[in-house]
Amino acid sequence: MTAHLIDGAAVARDLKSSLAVRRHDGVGLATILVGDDYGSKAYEARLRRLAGELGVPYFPQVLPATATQSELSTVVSGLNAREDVSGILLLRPLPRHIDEAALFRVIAPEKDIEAVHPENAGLLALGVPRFVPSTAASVFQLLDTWLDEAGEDRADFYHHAQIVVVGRSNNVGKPCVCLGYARQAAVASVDEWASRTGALQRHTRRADVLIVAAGRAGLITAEHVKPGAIVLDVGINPVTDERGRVRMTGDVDFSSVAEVARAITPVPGGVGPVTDVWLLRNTVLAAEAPRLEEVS
Ligand SMILES: Nc1nc(=O)c2c([nH]1)NC[C@@H]1CN(c3ccc(C(=O)N[C@@H](CCC(=O)O)C(=O)O)cc3)C=[N+]21
Repeated sequence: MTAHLIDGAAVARDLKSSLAVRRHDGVGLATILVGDDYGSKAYEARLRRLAGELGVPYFPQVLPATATQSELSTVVSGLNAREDVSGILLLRPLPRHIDEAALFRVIAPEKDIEAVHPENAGLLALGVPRFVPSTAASVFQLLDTWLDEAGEDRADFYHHAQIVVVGRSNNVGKPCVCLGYARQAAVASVDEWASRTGALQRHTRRADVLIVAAGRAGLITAEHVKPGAIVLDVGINPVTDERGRVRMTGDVDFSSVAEVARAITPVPGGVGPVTDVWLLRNTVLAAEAPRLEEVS
């Protein structure tokens, strides 16, 4: 392997210690898990553990997959009204009969720590985010930190960089595009569909920074990567090994890409650990920030 390994656990540790000193009244995280999606349960368990570690009150709501739209709305409204909850996270995917977008609009914007409410998504797109969604924030935190360590001038690097984001989800791909723009980089976004038309490689080979959030294990191999690129792997795909055990693997074929990239994040231990801490950070910020109605 020739690429530098970007250590998410180390960045997560630093971020965690900066949070440990910032406890406030009214900080509390509520998660809503509907049904039993594997990834959602895994993420929920991580957040529960981290909240415990940081002393952040944690209020998990668990509902069956048969829960109705109005039942879920009632749960969200109840959390909106609670003084001891500063952040609300609605775990996805939701069951098919639920109108996700309608539910996002029920979350009080000042508690919407993943910026899924249109008001917060809009603020992010305008370059004035209230909350930066944690996965995209984590990607750029790793990138910024690594550039510092590599002795690059951040501004100079971004002004010359072509960033390519694979995957255009509302929760990861699109926010990554916004954060790239915020750094005045050239940003391109390509849908995972391009892999079926054969066009994926043409786009990804132009990237100085390749951010992969497509949700397909091993989608990106060495041929997709320009030598010397920095590769950030957001994928977490559960795969079952020969012994029947489930482990997580990324969207990037690590061993081949590590031979051509300048730096690369592993899965596990890359973007994931920083994402968790960033969500808790947003939960703390939500309790610190004045409510919009108090400002205006
Ligand atoms: N509204 C919402 N936001 C999310 O961010 C969200 C969600 N819903 N639903 C579920 C998915 C899944 N997800 C995970 C993140 C990290 C690990 C994780 O375990 N990461 C470790 C892997 C450790 C291992 O191998 O088990 C790491 O990257 O190092 C798992 C799952 C967030 N999600």
